[in-house]
Amino acid sequence: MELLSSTKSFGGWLKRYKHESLSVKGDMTFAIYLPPQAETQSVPVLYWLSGLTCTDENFSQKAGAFRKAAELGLAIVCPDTSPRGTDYPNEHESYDFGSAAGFYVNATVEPYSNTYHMYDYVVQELPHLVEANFPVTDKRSISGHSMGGHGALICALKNPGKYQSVSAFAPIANPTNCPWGEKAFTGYLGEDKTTWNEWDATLLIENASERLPLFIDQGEADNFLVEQLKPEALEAACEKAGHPITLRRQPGYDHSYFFIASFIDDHLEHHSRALS
Ligand SMILES: N[C@@H](CCC(=O)N[C@@H](CS)C(=O)NCC(=O)O)C(=O)O
Repeated sequence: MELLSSTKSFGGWLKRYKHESLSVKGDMTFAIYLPPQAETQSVPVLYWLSGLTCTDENFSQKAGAFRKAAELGLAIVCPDTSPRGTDYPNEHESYDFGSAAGFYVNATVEPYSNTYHMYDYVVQELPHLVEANFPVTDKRSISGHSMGGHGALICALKNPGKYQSVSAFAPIANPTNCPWGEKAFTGYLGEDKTTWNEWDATLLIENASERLPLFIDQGEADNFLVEQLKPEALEAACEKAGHPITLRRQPGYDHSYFFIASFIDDHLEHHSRALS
């Protein structure tokens, strides 16, 4: 691992690293915030998955999370949102596919299937790396925004026991049924829509073997709410299956990091309770 930067914040340290990833067969960058408590003890970890157009840096710079993380003794790990360094057809042409839009799946369509394995990276490789190299416990939680909210939900639903808690801001809750998800899943997973189902939180709910409560904030003034995000589909699936969900509809809030910053403390407290 190569240390890219180290910045003190609220008594802890925000560190950015580059490392060679086996899952995506190339260099990846991630950030880790280590709270002050990590100087003397191992701390639990919250994984944060960002949305379309983001890198590992958006959350660190805009969410305003580190004051509360320092208070709670919570490490936060922020991966990048896609593999980098390749030049596949259509990879860099649009904001919602290819680079910065990995959708946290394992691609099966060439050439993306060679490297776009963000699911394996986030669920397996990154926790392994983090737990081997930093003063952290093996207690993990996961959260994210938009594409990353979708990512957090599917990672938790597909891996019972791996995460102590899960939350999301404005997640793409039913990606098999919205333009962002249809475009990404066609490109990464192919035309056979039956292969998409295992990557859709709403469709995973019915057969989830662990009823880990979902905690979700959604801005009511979010421009993407009706066409892309569809939290009502996830809510209906949860009601049908008896899966616990808290879906808070926040009047006036949009899709931006101003919305995330307004409610991030509630999410950190939610995770800290589950992790302690
Ligand atoms: N058209 C917008 C859509 C992308 C968007 O809203 N991205 C969200 C996540 S889905 C985001 O976090 N953008 C980066 C930021 O606000 O820092 C853009 O190109 O920025």
